[in-house]
Amino acid sequence: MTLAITDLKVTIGGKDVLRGVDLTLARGRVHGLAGESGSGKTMTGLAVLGLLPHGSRVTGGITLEGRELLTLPPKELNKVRGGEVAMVFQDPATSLHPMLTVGRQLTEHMRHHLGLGRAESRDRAIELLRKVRIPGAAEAYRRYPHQFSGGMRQRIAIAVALACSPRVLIADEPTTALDVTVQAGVLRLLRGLCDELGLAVLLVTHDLGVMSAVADEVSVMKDGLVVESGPRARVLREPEHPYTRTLLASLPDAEVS
Ligand SMILES: Nc1ncnc2c1ncn2[C@@H]1O[C@H](COP(=O)(O)OP(=O)(O)OP(=O)(O)O)[C@@H](O)[C@H]1O
Repeated sequence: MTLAITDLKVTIGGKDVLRGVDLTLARGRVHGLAGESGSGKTMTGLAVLGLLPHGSRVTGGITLEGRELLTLPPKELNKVRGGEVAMVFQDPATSLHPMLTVGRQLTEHMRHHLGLGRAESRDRAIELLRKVRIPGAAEAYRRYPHQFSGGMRQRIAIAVALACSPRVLIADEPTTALDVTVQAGVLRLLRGLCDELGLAVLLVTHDLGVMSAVADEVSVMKDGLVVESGPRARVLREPEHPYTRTLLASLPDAEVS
């Protein structure tokens, strides 16, 4: 087991946002986290990164390979964030800087976290761009984010997230802002990277259709709690919780396999 969340409770401004979340992520597995808007999916991901809103009260445990993250000093947590645990957001505009070249955004991470030199980080950056299937990787290295389509920008954001060889990747609605025609490609890429690099992936999405395409395990959240969790095929074909059944009933038949 790579990452274990146990009895995670988060209160923000007197409101119980997470009420005892249990979740485990494992190497080479995609864990899908589904649930309606406001159920606490994003807060769960942010808690792992130590990025909860200021003033949040947190109890419970989040261990990464046995090490408790919730009590790490800020400096240590900074090393974990972006190093061992990385995140991809819904809109690449939030993670990519519009004024910096793609190459700079990739190498800055590596130089800061891994202490690589200029040439070494450049080579690794181009290799990463190839890995996320950006055509003409060496060319792309010198370009700016706006020179790419939305789908390509999200691939670049994934490359930036992978720059420091994280063990855990949290992808929060990574395809929601994309055109449907490119969504499947980005999901296939995430799946492939998970397998190839042995990443433990938390795929946050309100869309069970997206989930059914790539997740190994699925957890369903409602009102700050995980109400159902298990292997994808079991949860999607034989849901036990009435809320999961409601979510599934709202999907077109063809979307769940
Ligand atoms: N900055 C904040 N301060 C206080 N409460 C917040 C803040 N951000 C979110 N919340 C509350 O936390 C709860 C969980 O929100 P969260 O964003 O985790 O839900 P979600 O399941 O990810 O929803 P969505 O699919 O819309 O992103 C919601 O009730 C929300 O109103």
